[in-house]
Amino acid sequence: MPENILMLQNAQIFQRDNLVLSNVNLKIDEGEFVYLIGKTGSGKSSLMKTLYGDLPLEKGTGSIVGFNLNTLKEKEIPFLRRKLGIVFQDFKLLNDRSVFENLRFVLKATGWKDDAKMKTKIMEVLGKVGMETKDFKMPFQLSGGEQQRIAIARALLNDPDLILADEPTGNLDPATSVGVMNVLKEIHDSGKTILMATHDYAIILKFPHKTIKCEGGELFEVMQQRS
Ligand SMILES: Nc1ncnc2c1ncn2[C@@H]1O[C@H](COP(=O)(O)OP(=O)(O)OP(=O)(O)O)[C@@H](O)[C@H]1O
Repeated sequence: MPENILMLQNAQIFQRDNLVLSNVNLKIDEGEFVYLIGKTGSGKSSLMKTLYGDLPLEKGTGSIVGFNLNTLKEKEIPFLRRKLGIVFQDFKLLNDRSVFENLRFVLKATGWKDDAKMKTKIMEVLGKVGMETKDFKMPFQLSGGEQQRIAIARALLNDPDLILADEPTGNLDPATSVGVMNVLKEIHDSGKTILMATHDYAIILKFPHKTIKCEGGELFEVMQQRS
């Protein structure tokens, strides 16, 4: 029986005092891959931010990877984020250190201490995204697609229960986007649950999954296809 990873019921998503989405009902089970689509400004990022604790859930009920979004305290947010792998459009790598050091930085910040174990974990996640030979490179020595693979590797470091990807192909050309999607496909095939915001319809056609649309301040499921 798949476990419920994410649940929002009658939720309202706000940016300060502005109501961005209302009547949000969304359930994601373990192992699903779900797209969140919608025009610019329709609320995709605001919904994602609510899910990773960057915006409070003020109306409705919500839970994610075992955390109650209604009662989430500031000090719990780092623990929530350890169970989430978050990938952004603009990669957000630290440009002053190598790929290896970018990943080690996250492990150390999340409590890892043993150097040998950190090295093994870093090489394992780099292997998952096909970047095991790039560990010594600086981010600016990598292409956009390579940087996004590193960002995906970083998201995998703490074995997350759910990956939230906000426009992960938004800065990439079509061929590079397909390469990054193949990486996400492999990660999904290995059992991970993924929620990905995108407005790249070519990608959705090539990699079909359940798709939820933000439109007119509400969410709708637009198609249900087997992946
Ligand atoms: N920091 C903020 N403060 C106030 N309003 C905001 C803020 N960020 C976004 N908004 C507003 O919230 C609404 C939803 O924006 P959001 O960024 O969630 O949309 P989006 O669907 O992710 O768009 P895009 O595809 O361009 O990223 C928009 O009307 C936007 O102007």
